[in-house]
Amino acid sequence: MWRGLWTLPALAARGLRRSCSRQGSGAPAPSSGATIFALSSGQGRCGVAVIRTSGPASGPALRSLTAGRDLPPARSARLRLLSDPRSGEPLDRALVLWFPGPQSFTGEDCAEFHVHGGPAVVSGVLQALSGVPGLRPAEAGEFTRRAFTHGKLSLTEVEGLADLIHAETEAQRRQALRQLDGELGRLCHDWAETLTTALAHVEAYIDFGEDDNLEEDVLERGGAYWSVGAGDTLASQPSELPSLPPFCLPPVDSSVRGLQAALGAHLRDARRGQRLRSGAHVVVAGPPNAGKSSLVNLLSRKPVSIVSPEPGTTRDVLETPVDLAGFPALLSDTAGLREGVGPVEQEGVRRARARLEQADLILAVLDACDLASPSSCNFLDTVVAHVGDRSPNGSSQRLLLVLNKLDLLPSEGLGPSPDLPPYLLLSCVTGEGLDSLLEALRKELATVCGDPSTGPPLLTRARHQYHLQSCLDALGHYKEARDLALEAEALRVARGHLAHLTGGGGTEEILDVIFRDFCVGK
Ligand SMILES: Nc1nc2c(ncn2[C@@H]2O[C@H](COP(=O)(O)OP(=O)(O)OP(=O)(O)O)[C@@H](O)[C@H]2O)c(=O)[nH]1
Ligand SMILES: [K+]
Ligand SMILES: [Mg+2]
Repeated sequence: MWRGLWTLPALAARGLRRSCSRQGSGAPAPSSGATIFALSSGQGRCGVAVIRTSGPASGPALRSLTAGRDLPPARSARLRLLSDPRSGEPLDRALVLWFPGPQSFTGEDCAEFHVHGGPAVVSGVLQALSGVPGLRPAEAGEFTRRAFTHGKLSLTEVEGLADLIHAETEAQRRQALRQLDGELGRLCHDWAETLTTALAHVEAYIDFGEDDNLEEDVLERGGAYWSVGAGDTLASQPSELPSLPPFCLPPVDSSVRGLQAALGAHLRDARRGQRLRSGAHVVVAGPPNAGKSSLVNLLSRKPVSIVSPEPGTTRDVLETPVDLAGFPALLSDTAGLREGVGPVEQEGVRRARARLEQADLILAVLDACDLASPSSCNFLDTVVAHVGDRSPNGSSQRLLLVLNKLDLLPSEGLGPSPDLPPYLLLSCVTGEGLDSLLEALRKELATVCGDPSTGPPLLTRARHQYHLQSCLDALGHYKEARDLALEAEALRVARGHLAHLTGGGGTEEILDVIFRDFCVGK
C-alpha cells in the first residue's frame, strides 16, 4: 500500500548517498594531454601513406607543417604543400584532413596527412611531426585506446576492430564488422539494463520497504505500477486513478529467469564464435592411400603433404591454416588408420586418433574403388558410424564422408560396398566434385563456427564466455538467496560482469531507473 508520498529530492538524496558510497565514480580517464602521431597505413613502399595525429596539438601541428595556413574545413580534404617547420624544406604535396574533436575517431582533435607512400616522404613527415612541441610517437593501439577512453568504442567494439584488421577470411571479416558495429555490446547493454531495473526494484524495496512506501509485490513480483504525470502523487489502487494508463514493470524473478535463458543460449553457442576467430579444427582421416594428403593439398592450394602411391606415406599430423569456403580452418592431415604396422606408423596412427578426438569437423576420405577392403570397412565401423555419439569437447562433432578417386570409378558406379551414410564423390586428380565439396564444407562450417551473416552475435573470445558464464552463475546465486541484501548483491555482481564485457561500469544509471521506472512525480 502506498501510504506516504515520495518527493524527488528526498529520493535523489537517498539514492545518491547509496550510489556514491557503494562504488567509485565511473568517470572516463582524463586525456593524457599528449598529442600522438603515427603512420596508420601499412609499412613499406605504397601509393599513398596515411599519417595521423590525435590530441590537442593536432591543429597546431597541421598548421605548422602547412607553413601556417589556416586549418582546412572540418572533415574535408585539401591539397597542401607540406614542409618541415624547422628547416622550411618541402616534403610533399599532400591531402590533409582536419577532424576537430569530439567528432573524430578518438574523440580528440585529429589530423590526417595523406602523403605519397615513398619511405623518404613518410620518414620526412614523421620527423617533422616529432619536432612539433607537444607531439610524440603513438604507442601500439594508442589511437584505439583513446577512442575507448573517450567513449567512442566499447571494449567489444575495440575487439571487433582488432579482429577486422586481422581478418583473413570473409566470414571473419563479416563477424568482426558486426562486432565493430557494436552488436554484442548492444546485447550486453540490453541485458545490463534488465539487471539494472531488477536491481533498482530490489534496492528500492530494501531502502523504502521499511517505510511501507512500496508494495510487497514489487518483488513477488508481478506488481502493477501506476504511472503518474508530473505533479501527481503515486497511488496503488486503480480506482484512485481511473484515467491513468497502467504500465507493468517486468517482475524481477521473471526477468532474471528470462535473462538466464538468454545467457544460457548464448553460452551454448560460445565455442562457435571462438572457432570463427581462430579457425575450426578440420581433420582429414581415412584408411591408407585413400587420398587424404591429396585432398589436403587440393584444399590448401599448396603442396603441404607428400603424396605417393605407397600406403603409409603420412606419419605425423600436418597442420595448415586455410580459408575453407570463406571460413578459417586449421586443416590437419593424418596417417592412414590401419592395424599391424611397424612402430613408427603405429605412432602416426595413435596421433591421428588423438587428433580426431579434437576435431570440430572430420573429413572422412575413402577410396571409392576400395570400399569393401578391410581397412575401409574398419574405418567406416570405428570412426564414421560413431561420430554422432561422441562429443569429446562438449560440442558434437560433425563429419563429411568423401569418396575419392571418382575418376577411377567404372561407369556402373560404386562396386560392392557396405551400407553408407550420405557421401560426396570427388576426384583429387581431376577436381571433379570439388565445388560440391566446398559447398558442403561451407554449410558444415557455418554450423561449426556460426554464420556471421545471420543469427545472434557470437562470443569471439574466451573473455566474453568467462564474463557471461560468471553473470549466469551470479544469477544462480540470486535464485538461491534468502535475503534481499544477498539478492541485490548477486544482481550487482551479475551486472558487473556484463559491464566488464563491454568495458564499462558505474552505477549511476540505477538512480535514473528509480526515477524513470518508479515514476516519482516532481
Ligand atoms: N586416380 C586418382 N588417384 C588419386 C586421387 N587422389 C589421390 N590419388 C593417388 O592415390 C595415391 C595416394 O594418395 P595420397 O594422397 O598419398 O593418399 P593418403 O591417403 O594421404 O595416403 P597415406 O598418407 O599413405 O595414408 C597417390 O598415388 C595419389 O596420386 C584421385 O582422385 N584419383
Ligand atoms: K600414400
Ligand atoms: Mg597421406
